[in-house]
Amino acid sequence: MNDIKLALLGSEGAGKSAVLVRFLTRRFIGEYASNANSLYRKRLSIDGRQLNLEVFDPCSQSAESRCILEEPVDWADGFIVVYNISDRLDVGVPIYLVGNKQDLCHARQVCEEEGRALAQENRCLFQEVSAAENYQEIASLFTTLIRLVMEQLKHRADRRRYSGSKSMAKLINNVFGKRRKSV
Ligand SMILES: Nc1nc2c(ncn2[C@@H]2O[C@H](COP(=O)(O)OP(=O)(O)OP(=O)(O)O)[C@@H](O)[C@H]2O)c(=O)[nH]1
Repeated sequence: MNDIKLALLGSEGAGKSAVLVRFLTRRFIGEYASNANSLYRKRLSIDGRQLNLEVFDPCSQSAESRCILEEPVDWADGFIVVYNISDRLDVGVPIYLVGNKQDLCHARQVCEEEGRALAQENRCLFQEVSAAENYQEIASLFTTLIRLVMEQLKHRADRRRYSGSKSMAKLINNVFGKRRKSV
C-alpha cells in the first residue's frame, strides 16, 4: 500500500476546502465551520493500486496555518494550488524562484536559462544566487519581493475599504430610503 500526501495551497476563501470536500464526498458544502487546519485521510484505488491518501487543508484564519510554509512543504508529495477566478489579486501573489548554490559551477545540472524559462512560464520572478558567496543579490531579491507584497497588501486594503464604504452606503439607503427627485 502506497502513502500519498498532498497539500492544498491558496489564499483565504479561494475554496480550498470546497474543492477537497467535493473530491472526498462528491458534495458541495457551502460553509465550513472549521477554524483549524485539517488533515483528511482516504483510501482509494487508482490504476489498480491501493493508496492511503492524506490531504492537508490549511485554514487561513488559524494562526497554526502559518506552519504551512514550514511543515507541509517538506511533508507533501504534491500540491494543489487553488485560486478564486473572481479575484484577480489571487493570481497576482508574487513568487520568487531562486536558484541557489550558484558557486557550485562544476556540479551544475540546471542551466540558468532553464530556471529563467520555468519562472517565466509560471509568472515567477527569478534570480540565481549563492548564499555561500553573495549578499547583494539576496538582499535585493528580498527587497523586491517585500515591495511587491506591500503593494499587494495596499491594493487589498484599498479594495476592502472601497467595498466597505459601498456596503455602508447601501445600508444607509436601506434604512433611510433613497431620496426621490421631486417632480
Ligand atoms: N460560487 C462558488 N462558491 C464557492 C466555490 N467554492 C467555494 N465557494 C465558497 O467560497 C467560500 C470559501 O470557501 P472555502 O472552501 O471555505 O475556502 P478556503 O480556501 O478553504 O478558505 P480558508 O480556509 O478561509 O482559507 C465559501 O463561502 C464557499 O461556499 C465555488 O466553486 N463556487
